[in-house]
Amino acid sequence: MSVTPPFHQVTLSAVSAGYPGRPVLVGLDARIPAQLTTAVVGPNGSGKSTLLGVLAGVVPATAGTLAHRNESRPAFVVQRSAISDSFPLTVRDTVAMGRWARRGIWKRLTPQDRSVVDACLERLGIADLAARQLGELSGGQRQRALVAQGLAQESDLLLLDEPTTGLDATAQRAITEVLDEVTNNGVTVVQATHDLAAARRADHCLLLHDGRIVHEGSPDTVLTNEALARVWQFTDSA
Ligand SMILES: Nc1ncnc2c1ncn2[C@@H]1O[C@H](COP(=O)(O)OP(=O)(O)OP(=O)(O)O)[C@@H](O)[C@H]1O
Repeated sequence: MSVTPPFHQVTLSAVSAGYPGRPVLVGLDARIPAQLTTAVVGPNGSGKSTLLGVLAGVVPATAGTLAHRNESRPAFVVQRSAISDSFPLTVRDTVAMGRWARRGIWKRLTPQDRSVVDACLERLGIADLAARQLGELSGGQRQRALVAQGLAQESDLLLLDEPTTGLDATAQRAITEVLDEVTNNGVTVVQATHDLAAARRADHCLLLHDGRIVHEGSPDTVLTNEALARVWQFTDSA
């Protein structure tokens, strides 16, 4: 039986985090509603990627607590610019890496793993690119491969760092449709984005400024002209 939202996939209480010698997030209180889409919005350097890293467990919190709804490992789709062109990986290898967390790097993939990989390639419309090197793909094709890798993890928490930034309308629509579909299937989606149209389509929104959450709630209440002007103006004058 499904539980009626809102219930929370992750609750952050007074969370601080950053990098050696560089504190970024300061005393964050936030709730990520389960089985819905959350957009994380804010200017360059406001801490969006760091927050995703904290939710993914790859950036440790230096203070405060994170309560996850369950023990399952989040799937984290990093910015495609974070992937080196010289990585000698095919598209299929890239997506198959999404199964490693379950199998371990040294174990052979099972037929079930291979069928999940095939299904994810199909779902992102890149089955015909499976044998191509990741480094020789266009930005949009590469982004689809990374999203397919995230889906292949079959996690109930999918974190994506700017999944549609810089893509053409067709690629943006393809990724948006897949994200809508996974949310409808009960997955919690959190995406950092500079795309205000994408943020306005989300169910929930966090507006970050200088490592702090300045507004949290529905996109209508968070992404007001006044709040956006205030946050971006502060940045320009910083
Ligand atoms: N690996 C790192 N080591 C040290 N500092 C880092 C590291 N990654 C990010 N930072 C710093 O942390 C701050 C927040 O960066 P973060 O990438 O979280 O912001 P962002 O909101 O995602 O920015 P953008 O919109 O440009 O992607 C910045 O000052 C950045 O320089």
